[in-house]
Amino acid sequence: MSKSIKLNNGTTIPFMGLGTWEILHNCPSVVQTALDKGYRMIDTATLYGNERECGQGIIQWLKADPVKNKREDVYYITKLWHQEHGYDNAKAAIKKCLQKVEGLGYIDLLLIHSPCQGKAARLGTWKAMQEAVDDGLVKSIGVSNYGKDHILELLNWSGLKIKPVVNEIEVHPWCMRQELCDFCKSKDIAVIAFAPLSHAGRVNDKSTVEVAKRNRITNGQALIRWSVQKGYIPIPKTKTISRLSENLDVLSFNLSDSDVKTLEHPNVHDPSDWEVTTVP
Ligand SMILES: NC(=O)C1=CN([C@@H]2O[C@H](COP(=O)(O)OP(=O)(O)OC[C@H]3O[C@@H](n4cnc5c(N)ncnc54)[C@H](OP(=O)(O)O)[C@@H]3O)[C@@H](O)[C@H]2O)C=CC1
Ligand SMILES: O=C1Nc2ccccc2C1=O
Repeated sequence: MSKSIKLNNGTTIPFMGLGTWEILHNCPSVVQTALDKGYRMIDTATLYGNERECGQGIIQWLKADPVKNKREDVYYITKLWHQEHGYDNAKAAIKKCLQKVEGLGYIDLLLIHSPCQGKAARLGTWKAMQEAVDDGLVKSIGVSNYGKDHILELLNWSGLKIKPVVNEIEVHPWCMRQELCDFCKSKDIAVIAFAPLSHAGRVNDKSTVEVAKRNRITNGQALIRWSVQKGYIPIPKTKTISRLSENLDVLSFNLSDSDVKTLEHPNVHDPSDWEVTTVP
């Protein structure tokens, strides 16, 4: 299994990353420790109120060993929240995003956080995001919480110059979104799977415990490995230092087809978070 995945613009993205929602007081040290332990991608958003702290953690890691730790080895994701949607708002917000993590020099991947603000705002935001790529502020751009119709709207838009490289959506065995994931794949859009641990709500489910025991792995590893084997890019969050290595160590074993089937609940649709993939 490769440690990175090639995106439709030729860049690569690490096979998994660290989610940072609700990581607040110890954010720089969690991020720095995660990078020390081998994480190479950090997912934040203006909504989370911790972009600056994520940046601090990355910069502390870079400074700790400037020979070994290189900027190009870290993948920094942030997202524009609702009040930052629309062309003018997005232009200003992108500059602020970069100012908050000035030492990083650029944002690896910028996402529109959701489709919720309507068509004009979605396309205006995308125009500003495309310009941010042209201006060298951002390497890649993508969408989050987009359903099939939102993706088609963007792909069919006359102003489209840069296709989204990813769609970041909630995906785990109780929220599989198989049709949407297959559609993304058909358009060469990678799926970043948020809440891969179901926001912890189902981590001790009977089916997970069974697969974990059979493979002598933890419940968390079973769910994260499921995501990786499905071809997704999971971003499990933990603020618990002792869980960082556990969640990252998912390349040293393989789930059988029958384990994968045991984990899956294709007839359940239970997002742990919000569900906005069908908003107008
Ligand atoms: N684009 C979007 O709209 C959204 C994006 N996201 C992104 O996805 C990330 C992940 O999603 P999130 O909602 O945080 O949920 P996750 O599925 O990652 O679950 C996080 C929860 O699981 C716990 N946990 C972590 N590791 C383990 C483990 N090995 N065993 C048991 N429990 C564990 C954490 O506890 P603790 O921290 O205490 O260790 C926390 O309570 C977010 O942090 C964010 O970056 C999330 C939601 C929406
Ligand atoms: O991580 C997140 N948690 C959320 C909860 C509600 C809306 C968006 C988000 C996130 O992006």
